[in-house]
Amino acid sequence: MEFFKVLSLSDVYHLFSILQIKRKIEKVPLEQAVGRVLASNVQAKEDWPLWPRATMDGYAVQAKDTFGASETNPAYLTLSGEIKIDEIPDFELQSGECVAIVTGALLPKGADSVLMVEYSEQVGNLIEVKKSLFPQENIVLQGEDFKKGERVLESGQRIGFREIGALATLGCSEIEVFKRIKVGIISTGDELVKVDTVPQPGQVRDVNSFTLNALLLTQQIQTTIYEFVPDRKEALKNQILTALHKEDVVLLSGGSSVGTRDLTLNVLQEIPDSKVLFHGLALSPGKPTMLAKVGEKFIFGLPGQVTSAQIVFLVVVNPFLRVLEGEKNVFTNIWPCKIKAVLDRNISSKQGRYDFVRVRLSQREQRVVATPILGKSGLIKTLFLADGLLPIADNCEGIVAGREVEVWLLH
Ligand SMILES: Nc1nc2c(c(=O)[nH]1)N[C@H]1C(S)=C(S)[C@@H](COP(=O)(O)OP(=O)(O)OC[C@H]3O[C@@H](n4cnc5c(N)ncnc54)[C@H](O)[C@@H]3O)O[C@H]1N2
Ligand code: MOO
Repeated sequence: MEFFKVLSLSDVYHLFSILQIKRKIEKVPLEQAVGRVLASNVQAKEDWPLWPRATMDGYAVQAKDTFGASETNPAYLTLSGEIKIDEIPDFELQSGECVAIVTGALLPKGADSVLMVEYSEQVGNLIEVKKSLFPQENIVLQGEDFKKGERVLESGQRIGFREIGALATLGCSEIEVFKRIKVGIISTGDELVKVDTVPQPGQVRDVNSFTLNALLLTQQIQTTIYEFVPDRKEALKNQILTALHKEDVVLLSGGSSVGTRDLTLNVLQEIPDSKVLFHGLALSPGKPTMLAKVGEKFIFGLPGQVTSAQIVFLVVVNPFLRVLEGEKNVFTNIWPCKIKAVLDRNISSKQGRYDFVRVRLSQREQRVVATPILGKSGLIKTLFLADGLLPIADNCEGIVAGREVEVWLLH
């Protein structure tokens, strides 16, 4: 069998970004919208705030009446009233006057700033002003958060706690989001045994079902772990068909390379209506990775090696799932948390493939230092002991000790 015609990581990201995907939309209550992807733009139906508001307790004033005022040279204003938090002021403040106001209360017409109570003294019905204010000091303006008609959030944005705050401010109690996807996990291999089994020589506990499930659950994706299957074509095909029935995406692991018992490619090609989109990536670890489309559903074949399967999930499957869920700009923000560090030993890398080196981070004097954890992709500990991934681009032959690098944080 001929080995894969490998795709580069940038080719695969491009492929993901041009896939035609039919997505379903649903409405969810605001409190359940976190983590979801917006399916429509959100516009402000009104200015927010609706009216200028005080941001400090004190006195609403005209700033020009306070110009030049100080502790030693105070200005004096006549106290002409009080505005409560839920009151609409129905008067206009005149020059030489002030009114008592609380944080959040509406500013009367004529006032343009708020003197903090700490810089004042009440003397009869006069207020001694001990500070010069500038216009708009200690107030928020009408529409300072959002202007009526402004597009505040865009379809394709992932909703986090900050977006929830904006949606609540805008009065959106029901949010249009893309439907979440469902992902099934199938491990393959004659050598696999259940986690609670004592393996005999030649056997290994099924680890990938659990790491992939954990990775998906951290993204709040609904998962099903299917029973692992032996290296038999019919068994694998049946399990895939069962999973495809229910899931949007199926993650297979093992059997994706080119050995005699590596059946995944063959089985995927035999599934009715399936189209293999790629087989093989210029990626290490993770070269024997493949993707097939069956109607509107997708099947990933991931390498069996425990570390490879997790890294392929992080750098390939997860960006794909984000695209599938309708998220925009995935490829300009593949990894949210990065840190600069200094590499403490040389690392070589093969030109023409992307390497993801596992690194440990430590603090030495004022610098963060990245130490590569070398080891094979079949060992769980290279990832387990790592604090981050150091990507080495496919046009690079390695990095010398002492260079500053960017590490993708794993926690
Ligand atoms: N002639 C070549 N052979 C291999 C190449 C190559 O380029 N040419 N690539 C190697 C690379 S890189 C990887 S990665 C592996 C991946 O192979 P498969 O996806 O076919 O995986 P398996 O052979 O089924 O398993 C590999 C290894 O991982 C263990 N494994 C599998 N599934 C699980 C699981 N669910 N939990 C724990 N461990 C699992 C399995 O026992 C094997 O030890 O191919 C190389 N070969
Ligand atoms: O994909 Mo393999 O993962 O390089 O060991």
